[in-house]
Amino acid sequence: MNTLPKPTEQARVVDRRIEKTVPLITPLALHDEFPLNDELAGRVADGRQAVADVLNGVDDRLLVVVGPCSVHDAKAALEYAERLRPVAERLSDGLLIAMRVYFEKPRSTLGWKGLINDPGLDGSGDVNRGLRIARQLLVQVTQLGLPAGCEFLDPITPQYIADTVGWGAIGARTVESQVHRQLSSGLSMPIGMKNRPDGSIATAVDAIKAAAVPHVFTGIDHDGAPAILHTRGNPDCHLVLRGSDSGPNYDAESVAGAVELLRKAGLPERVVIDASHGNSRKDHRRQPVVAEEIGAQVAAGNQAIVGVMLESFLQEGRQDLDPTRELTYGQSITDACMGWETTEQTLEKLRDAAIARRG
Ligand SMILES: O=C[C@H](O)[C@H](O)COP(=O)(O)O
Ligand SMILES: C=C(OP(=O)(O)O)C(=O)O
Repeated sequence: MNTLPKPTEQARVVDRRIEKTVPLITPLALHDEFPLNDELAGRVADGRQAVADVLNGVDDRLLVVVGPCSVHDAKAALEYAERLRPVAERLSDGLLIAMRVYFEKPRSTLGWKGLINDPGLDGSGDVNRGLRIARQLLVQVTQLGLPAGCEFLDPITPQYIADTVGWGAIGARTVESQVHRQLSSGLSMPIGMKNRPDGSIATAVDAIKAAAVPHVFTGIDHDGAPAILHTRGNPDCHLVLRGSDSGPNYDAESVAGAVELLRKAGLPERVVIDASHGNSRKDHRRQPVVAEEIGAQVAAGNQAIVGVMLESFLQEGRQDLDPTRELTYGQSITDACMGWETTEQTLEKLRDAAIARRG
């Protein structure tokens, strides 16, 4: 009796819900199109080391990861980077500023999933184009002299862009995922692990511990070939407090509680605080207030707070992605952001707080 399934039977079991498959460019091809030359690679490496020095307390400045919630228009993001660059230089005695250059958006349910996934903003999903735009922008941001900060969401895309990234994040929705913890263990830059949307900090602490050690997982190599990746473990993973669905966790008591969890886990007692998301209840007008309160803790001598995250763009607020009307230039299409002037004032206050702590 022939036990092999008949072709018609195979058609009933294989890729039943895949509409079509499209070839993906290889990481090497993309690197060749938008190369990171030796000088720029040196800048990325120096940026990562500078971030690690702040996280480890070797450098007493505050790390600030600031920029749009998501990049949907590379031109506006580059203009933002051009404005941020001189400010980063001016405030560099107190702040180490990296730019949020986020291309991947984890969604609570549904929504635009970021520029790599959908650069056309229309669901057409031209990932090859998305990767090209993302890498080109990351190289440009590096050329300007700013370390770039990205969230890593898709486990395949890091091979395309990670060499340009100075600081990475695993988001609140994926911090419990083994896939993301394994990925973090092999990433070359410091990785911030966010507390879960329901507020669980213990989950992020678990993620830091899990990513610190070697793992073996499947992925792709630089040629785009399937590969078994053996990682070394990432010693520079750290906690990011982002508040929760039920309220903020940037206040002194919450920070002390988080630091105690790190201490009990035998991890360095250092936290980055996200002034947006649950900490601002997604109200961009709350972000400067939150940042000021974080700054007050820093100025009062809190050594555990080593960084702050801000969502900021050229125009304040947010807009819906509406195909029937033109988008406002430089305004977020995901979470609401602080506008440029408020951002500059907020950065200045954070710088003063870092200097006060040093004094
Ligand atoms: O930072 C962006 C958003 O908070 C995140 O992607 C989740 O967004 P959503 O809850 O609107 O899906
Ligand atoms: C999605 C983000 O944050 P969180 O994971 O904290 O919701 C973000 O920073 O873009």
